[in-house]
Amino acid sequence: MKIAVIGTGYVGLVTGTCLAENGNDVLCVDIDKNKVNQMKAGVVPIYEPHLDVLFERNIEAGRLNFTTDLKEGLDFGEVIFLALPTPEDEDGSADLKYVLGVAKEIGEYITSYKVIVDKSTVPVGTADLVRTTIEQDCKTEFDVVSNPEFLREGFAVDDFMKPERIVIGSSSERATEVMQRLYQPFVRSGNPVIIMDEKSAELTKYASNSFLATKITFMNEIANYCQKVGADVDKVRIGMGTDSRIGKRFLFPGIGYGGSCFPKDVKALHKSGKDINYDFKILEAVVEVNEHQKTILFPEVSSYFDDNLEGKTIAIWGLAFKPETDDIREAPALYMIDKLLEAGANVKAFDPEAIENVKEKYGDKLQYGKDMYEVTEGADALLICTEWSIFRTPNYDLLKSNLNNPVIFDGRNLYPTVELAKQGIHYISIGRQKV
Ligand SMILES: NC(=O)C1=CN([C@@H]2O[C@H](COP(=O)(O)OP(=O)(O)OC[C@H]3O[C@@H](n4cnc5c(N)ncnc54)[C@H](O)[C@@H]3O)[C@@H](O)[C@H]2O)C=CC1
Ligand SMILES: O=C(O)[C@H]1O[C@H](OP(=O)(O)OP(=O)(O)OC[C@H]2O[C@@H](n3ccc(=O)[nH]c3=O)[C@H](O)[C@@H]2O)[C@H](O)[C@@H](O)[C@@H]1O
Repeated sequence: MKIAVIGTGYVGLVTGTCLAENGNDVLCVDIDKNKVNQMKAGVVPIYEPHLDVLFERNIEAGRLNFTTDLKEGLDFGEVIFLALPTPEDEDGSADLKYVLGVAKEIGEYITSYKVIVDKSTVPVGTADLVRTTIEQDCKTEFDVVSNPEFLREGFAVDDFMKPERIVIGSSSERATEVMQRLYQPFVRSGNPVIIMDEKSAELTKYASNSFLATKITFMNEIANYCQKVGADVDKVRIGMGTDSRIGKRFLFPGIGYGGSCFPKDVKALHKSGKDINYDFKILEAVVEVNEHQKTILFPEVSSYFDDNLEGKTIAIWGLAFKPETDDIREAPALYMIDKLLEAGANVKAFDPEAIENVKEKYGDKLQYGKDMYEVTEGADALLICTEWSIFRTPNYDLLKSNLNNPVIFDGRNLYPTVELAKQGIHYISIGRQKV
């Protein structure tokens, strides 16, 4: 099939590349000229494991191409995927200006039947809005389908190639048939393609993300309570997670969820309820608790230094909002960096993939390390914000000789408290007793 993907971010580029990998001809369109030039030169503009191999292979095979020309993309594709940003607007709602802006142009340009697929995360009713926007200028037949994306950054290729489910919201038989044909190779393992109406599909996405954010937030509250009553959240987590109705995943407490989606999607669902006088009380609490969770570790760091961080050097391991990505959108590490700088501390930061993005934001306000131990040399404490695998089994002797004080503040509970006690390291983590 001939596919155009509009927007080549984490979702669009993975979608385009994986569709090409299954034999489709894909033209990716992006408004960002630099990005398109980079991709034309064979460079993947984001860090996403395994994407580079598929990317190169499909460019070489001539199935994956790039342009900045939207009209060229619309002429080319029978199916047009919209993988455009839907960032948080000032009032918490999803800003639809990118999606509706492109929809307007689609109406002006298309001259034959197209299936327009909304892959961006958009509020209930957006498929209708896209349809009416296109209709204003359109002289040909088209259908609008909602096809929310459930991939995770860091596992995006795997999630796209072997999805647990594909949700298609469509009221058109013709478009549904096209989408089923397109996705058939991705569900050969038997995972379902679930067909429903557009509104239900749109809400399935928000409900899924909000539920997962709620699950994490619930555990963060349990962790905070554990700390107060002397229980250990890791034990509680394992005890709970073995109940298959609860499940083991997404029960890991920390210093709050971040990323480009949970924070904005929970707020957007809450706001869309508010717009129709429905008060999502749970979601309001989730937002509030998560904001608080980001703040819980800083006072520990501060009080260790008698609330005087002026001139102290803090090493940070992990800057991305989670491991296996270079994405720092709403990363809890950024909150910690801001607070440390505000208190007059020097920050030496290391992350396996996200340093370039952090440099863009902070420039020379921070020092950056080439490896995880370099930043600990002469630092007064180590702070962990992201659970990259390489941090999991550190050389404790080297750490102790590098750090001025043997102290670790761990926002991700990487180490067994017993081990750290044995090592003689002062260790503060989340929902567990201090060592
Ligand atoms: N990042 C993720 O893991 C997931 C994101 N989503 C949703 O997918 C959507 C896209 O998210 P990301 O890929 O993370 O966004 P992104 O910000 O990484 O990428 C968006 C791309 O669209 C381009 N763009 C903006 N305006 C354009 C225009 N008029 N024409 C062509 N290109 C344009 C930008 O230059 C950028 O390359 C959002 O609605 C998000 O909520 C859904 C599932 C997972
Ligand atoms: O809509 C989206 O963008 C995507 O959002 C999330 O994916 P992602 O943001 O890439 O990452 P997650 O692995 O879900 O983690 C999100 C945040 O929650 C935190 N988290 C996750 C799991 C956990 O147990 N505890 C916890 O604090 C992570 O550290 C991270 O900050 C969802 O998992 C995807 O299904 C969805 O498609």
